[in-house]
Amino acid sequence: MAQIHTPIPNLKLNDGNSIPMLAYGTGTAWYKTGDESQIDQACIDSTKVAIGLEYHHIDGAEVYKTETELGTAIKQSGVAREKLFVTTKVLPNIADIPSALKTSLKKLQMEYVDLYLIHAPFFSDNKEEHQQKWKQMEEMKAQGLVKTIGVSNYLPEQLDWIFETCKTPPAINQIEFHPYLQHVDLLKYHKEKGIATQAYGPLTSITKAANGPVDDILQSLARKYAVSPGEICLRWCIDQDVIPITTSGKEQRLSDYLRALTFKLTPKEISQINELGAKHHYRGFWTHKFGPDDRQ
Ligand SMILES: NC(=O)C1=CN([C@@H]2O[C@H](COP(=O)(O)OP(=O)(O)OC[C@H]3O[C@@H](n4cnc5c(N)ncnc54)[C@H](O)[C@@H]3O)[C@@H](O)[C@H]2O)C=CC1
Ligand SMILES: O=CCc1c[nH]c2ccccc12
Repeated sequence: MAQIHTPIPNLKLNDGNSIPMLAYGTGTAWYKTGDESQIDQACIDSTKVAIGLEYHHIDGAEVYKTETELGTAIKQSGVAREKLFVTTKVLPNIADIPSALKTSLKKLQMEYVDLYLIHAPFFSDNKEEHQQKWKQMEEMKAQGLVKTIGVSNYLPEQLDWIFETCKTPPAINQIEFHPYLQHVDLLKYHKEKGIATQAYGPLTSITKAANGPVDDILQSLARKYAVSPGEICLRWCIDQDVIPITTSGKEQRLSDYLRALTFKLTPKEISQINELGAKHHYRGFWTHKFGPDDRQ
């Protein structure tokens, strides 16, 4: 499918690798609650559509049970492996990271992933255990099975534990991020430590948390830039060097999201969204795991 649009820019990571600044996710909208071996053709088809639109950065996880679909879509897309940036994450099988990764790579039908993340810190409250798991992540990188290693849903306390003993620092922390969950302190920490931020749930303020304080400014900026409020949300991430991960089963939406690459918000517009967003708090994921003092 030939498309004429602005290419997705890259961000340089602290390990020298580069990551595309917009991703397609195979979690929400696609994860399976039942039998993983029941192949979801709609997920394969949508992922192929996304790749055809040049979403070359694709986010997966063992817990989504869609790694087979992701690998199949890539094979069928005909796009060369080295042109793609593929992420998967470990959590249910974190007890044995080498074995979990081997299983993921088999399902993905690939020799390596570009990014391997510990999906969440909730597997342990123990500092030494976190440090030991990170050592195993480093070994996966040293073996060439993953190009970049990182974490997801970590807070500074758990990142500090890793920094105490790591040889390779985490390159990325993938977090829920939108105007109603701005993580000001965490983002400051990321900047100081050279960690890149990926945003999941970037459209939350126009979907699950719609009808809140940023509605009007998003509408007004959407009119100014001739895009939709969703694309303002994606651009709001990109203009803060945060990599949004979005998804949809609709080709039109995936195509529209790419308009986020065609304009830039001014620093004043970003501040206006931030100020209005700070008037409301909303967390859509892992609500049972984060405490009220993790609101940032
Ligand atoms: N590391 C983690 O713990 C998590 C990672 N993720 C990753 O991030 C990806 C994206 O997460 P999402 O929360 O789905 O991202 P998102 O906030 O971009 O939402 C995408 C959803 O919004 C819907 N949507 C888009 N425009 C809309 C509109 N105008 N009106 C109504 N609905 C609209 C889409 O159909 C899609 O279902 C996941 O697929 C997964 O790969 C997601 C959650 C947690
Ligand atoms: O990654 C997103 C949130 C999440 C955590 N566990 C599951 C299981 C299945 C789908 C999504 C998720």
